[in-house]
Amino acid sequence: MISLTARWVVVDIEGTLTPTSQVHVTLYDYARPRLGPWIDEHADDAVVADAVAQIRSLGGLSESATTDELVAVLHGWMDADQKIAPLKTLQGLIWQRGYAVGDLTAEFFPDVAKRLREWHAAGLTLAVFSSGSVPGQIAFFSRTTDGDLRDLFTAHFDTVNAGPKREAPSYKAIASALRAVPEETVFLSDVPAELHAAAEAGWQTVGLARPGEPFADADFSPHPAVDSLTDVEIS
Ligand SMILES: CSCCC(=O)C(=O)COP(=O)(O)O
Ligand SMILES: [Mg+2]
Repeated sequence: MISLTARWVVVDIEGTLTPTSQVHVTLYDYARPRLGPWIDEHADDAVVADAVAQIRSLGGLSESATTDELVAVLHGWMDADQKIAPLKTLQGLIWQRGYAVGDLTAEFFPDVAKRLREWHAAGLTLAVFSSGSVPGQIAFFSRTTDGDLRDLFTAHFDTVNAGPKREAPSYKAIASALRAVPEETVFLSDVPAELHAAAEAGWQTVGLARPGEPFADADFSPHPAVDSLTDVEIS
C-alpha cells in the first residue's frame, strides 16, 4: 500500500485505467475501417480538414493525395502505435460517434471505478492526461461498464492542449491550468518515461505495473509502483 497526501490526481488511461487491449484492439479495430469514410464525409469540417493537412505534411504526401493514401499513413501510425495528433483527432471523432450510438462501451480494470469514485467523494480534484484526444476521452468516460463517469473529472488534457506526455513542460502546463500545487499533485501512469517527466515538473508519481500489460516488468524506480489502484491511498 502506498499512502500519499495530495489534492489533485491526474490519471493516464491506457494501461492505467483500462487494459491496453481495449485501446489497441477494440478501439483501433473500430477506427480502422471508418477513417476513410469519415475523412470523405466530413471534408468540410474544419477539424477534419486541419487533421488531413497535418497528415499530408507529416506523412510526406502531396496536396493531391487520395483518401486511400491518407488512410495508409494513418494505418501505418496505428500499426506502430504512434500517437500522432491528427490520428488521435480522427480516432476521437470516430469513437465519439461509436459511444454515442452504443457500438462501444469502455471497460476498466476491476479496481478503477470504485477507487476513482472514492477519491472524488473525498474531495480530490481528478483530471485525465492521455494521448487520446479530449473529445475521445470524454466520450470514453460517458459510456462504461461502470456507468457514466464523466462527472468525476474536472478537466481533460491531451497532447494538443498540454503537450507530449514524456516532457516536463506538459505537466507544468496542466498544473497551471488546474491551478494546482505541483507538490500536491500526483500522476498515475503505466509508462516510466511519463512518470519521470511529471516528477521533473515537481509532481508526485505512482507507477501502475499491472500484470500482463506492456510495462508490467519495466523499471519504475525511483517512482513507487503498484499493480492496482486499491493499493494507492490518497488523503
Ligand atoms: C478514448 S481514449 C483512448 C486512449 C487513446 O487513444 C490512447 O492512445 C491512450 O494513450 P494513453 O496516453 O492514455 O496511454
Ligand atoms: Mg498509458
